[in-house]
Amino acid sequence: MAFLNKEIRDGDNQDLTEERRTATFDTDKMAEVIYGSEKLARRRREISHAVSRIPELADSRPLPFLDRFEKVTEGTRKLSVLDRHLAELIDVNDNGEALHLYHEVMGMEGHPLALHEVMFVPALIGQASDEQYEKWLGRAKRREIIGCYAQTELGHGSNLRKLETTATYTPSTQEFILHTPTITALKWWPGALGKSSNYAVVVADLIIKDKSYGPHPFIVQLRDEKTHQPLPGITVGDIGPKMAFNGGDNGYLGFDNFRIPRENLLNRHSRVEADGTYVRPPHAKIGHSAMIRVRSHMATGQGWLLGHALTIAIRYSAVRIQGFLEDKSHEVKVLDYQTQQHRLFPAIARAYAFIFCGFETIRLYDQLILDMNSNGNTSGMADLHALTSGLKSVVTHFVGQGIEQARMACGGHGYSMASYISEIYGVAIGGCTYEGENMVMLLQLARYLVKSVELVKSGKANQLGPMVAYLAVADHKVNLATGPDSYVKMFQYISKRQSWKATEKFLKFMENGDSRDVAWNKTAVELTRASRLHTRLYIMETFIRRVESVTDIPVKSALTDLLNLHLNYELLDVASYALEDGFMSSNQMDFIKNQLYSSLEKIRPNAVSLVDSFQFSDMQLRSVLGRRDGHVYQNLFDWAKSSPLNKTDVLPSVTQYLKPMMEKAKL
Ligand SMILES: CCCCCCCC/C=C\CCCCCCC/C=C/C(=O)SCCNC(=O)CCNC(=O)[C@H](O)C(C)(C)COP(=O)(O)OP(=O)(O)OC[C@H]1O[C@@H](n2cnc3c(N)ncnc32)[C@H](O)[C@@H]1OP(=O)(O)O
Ligand SMILES: Cc1cc2nc3c(=O)[nH]c(=O)nc-3n(C[C@H](O)[C@H](O)[C@H](O)COP(=O)(O)OP(=O)(O)OC[C@H]3O[C@@H](n4cnc5c(N)ncnc54)[C@H](O)[C@@H]3O)c2cc1C
Repeated sequence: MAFLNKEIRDGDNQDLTEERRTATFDTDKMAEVIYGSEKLARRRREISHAVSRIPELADSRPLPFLDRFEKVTEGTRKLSVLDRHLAELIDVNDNGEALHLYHEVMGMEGHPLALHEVMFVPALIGQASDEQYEKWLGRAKRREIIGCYAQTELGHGSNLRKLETTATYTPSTQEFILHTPTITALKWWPGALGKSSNYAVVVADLIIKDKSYGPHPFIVQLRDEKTHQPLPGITVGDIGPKMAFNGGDNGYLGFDNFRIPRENLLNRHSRVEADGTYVRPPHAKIGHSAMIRVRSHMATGQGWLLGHALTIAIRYSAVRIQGFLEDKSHEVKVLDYQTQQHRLFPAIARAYAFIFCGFETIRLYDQLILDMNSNGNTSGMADLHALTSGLKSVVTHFVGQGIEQARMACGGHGYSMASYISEIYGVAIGGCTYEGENMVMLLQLARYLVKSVELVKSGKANQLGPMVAYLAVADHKVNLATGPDSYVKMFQYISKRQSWKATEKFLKFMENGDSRDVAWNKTAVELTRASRLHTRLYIMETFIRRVESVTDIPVKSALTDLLNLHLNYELLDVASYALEDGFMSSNQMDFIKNQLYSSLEKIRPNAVSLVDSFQFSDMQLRSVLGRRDGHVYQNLFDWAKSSPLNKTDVLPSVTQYLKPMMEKAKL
């Protein structure tokens, strides 16, 4: 008999197989929706299969048992094996295939090429002139050189206007002199900078004839191409262990009057002529395109990270039997508890929603780069900046929460590194900080919202973009029984009210004599609330649009259940805003709660299949609890036995310290 869940195999844990038999949709078809195409979903499976047949690509030992030095070495080893097999495994021009292959083999703990692909090459694509393309891009793409993106400094990350590294132009030699004037000016944090990269895109304050022109990107050689030794005038190294990414070498970098030629300012959009004349870019923030790119990709990347943790937690919850419901002769799967479902199912809905939002922002980013590079059109930048600032903040925050709930849902075993959930958590919450600290980015979106409200107030609502048009719409009462649209209207009301209230408060402080900055700071918490609500509205609308567009009926039906859960969960979560002014009644609250509980019951039979549809291989998950076959206990025991501490029955530390202490106590 053919089952709709494609993960069923002979010999698997029976409880998990039982779950898979109840799937109401085809998991291969759901994967097509998750990955955006039948081809990519299929190619992912084929690539995972091909990788599993190359033993050298496997981790040589479970990663949690490796120390930092071993992790870096292991990552670099696998990278070099992968390099030999690249062309046979993937179409190297297909980003989706490449991304999957790297996630599969390299995992998420970092490696020497992590920033090369994610920021260095994209910075060249977005910022280099045609001549610079010719000179650098081919070499970078062939990986003759390895690069990173060095912007953040020891003293400044968020406030780019105060970066201290200087790039001073000297017309007599037509060079820039890069210099690190203080300890706080050291570049600090860039991924793959410490030990791996021999080139970097360095963001430094451009100075011409004693005048500062603000942060600009330069391509800089850091190490000798043959010996890999740092060049004279360069101080570079690793910043030490971190919460996660310990297979990566985030680094520090200092310059001692280090000279680079004039052509090394990435000059597609702005340039310095030989005599020192500065030619401005068409948009002041155009040099930030590499950051906008990563922010645009973060919602899908983070959605997949949440998907990892949920695959582990849901599969384990179907295998873990503990406690009773009605029948006191049989314990039940912990997945049958309403609290367990409430802990995990809304996060499944969010993971799907975030992935769908990410597809939209990636498309918008690609369009922006096309417009900028073909005709210098930067009109989409402000909107995309506002959107991705909010989205990266809201998504990373909820993903962190969702992963932590997944860990707790696995009880004691969730706390073991065998679950791998703590590693996923560490990686994901890095996203709350990198590419713009979340509060800072929420305040960026708030600027956009406040400006939009001000437009409405001054009678220029017709100038509002489609994403904020609701800020001008009249309020209306909503009957919640009428489907997704009514939830959107309710959310629009809440979001609009918060944006208006925060704006009015901000303006009032100014009317009362506060400067703009002080008034802004006094309103900042309310402003971030407005940004979160606006972003959650966007996520909700995108989720609805995506589900509406699905053509496979069983897949659409399963997604509709998830969507309904999402709508009710989200509205309940922000209900206090609607209760504040009596917009929502307590009867409506009860209605929403009941809808939510019935969504949990509807989703229950499909829970395992919804996470199976992410189609993460065991290699990719690296989790004993999340194994596809569900054989958790024997493998947990084997995993524990492989701990280096178990190599001998008596540890040297016991002989040396513990025993003498115990012996002394006996005297
Ligand atoms: C295939 C690709 C895969 C991608 C993978 C991603 C998946 C993730 C999952 C796992 C993989 C892990 C990979 C790890 C990678 C980590 C790499 C990390 C890299 C970094 O962190 S690089 C450093 C990032 N640094 C920052 O983000 C700094 C944050 N600060 C800023 O961006 C800015 O300083 C600012 C925006 C906070 C403020 O700028 P500024 O002071 O200059 O400006 P303001 O005065 O506040 O505003 C002025 C004006 O400008 C507008 N503005 C600002 N920025 C932009 C922009 N970028 N675009 C357009 N407009 C912008 C701002 O809105 C203001 O406008 P108004 O005056 O209000 O009109
Ligand atoms: C895993 C990881 C990888 C990274 N990779 C790179 C990389 O490849 N290249 C690179 O250049 N950098 C990288 N970074 C650095 C990262 O981009 C910065 O750490 C980040 O932008 C935050 O800046 P910060 O550290 O200066 O935080 P700070 O700005 O010092 O934040 C500290 C606190 O101050 C608050 N705050 C700051 N400014 C404001 C404000 N205006 N209003 C209200 N509150 C404010 C913040 O909300 C936060 O609570 C990485 C960081 C991490 C964690």
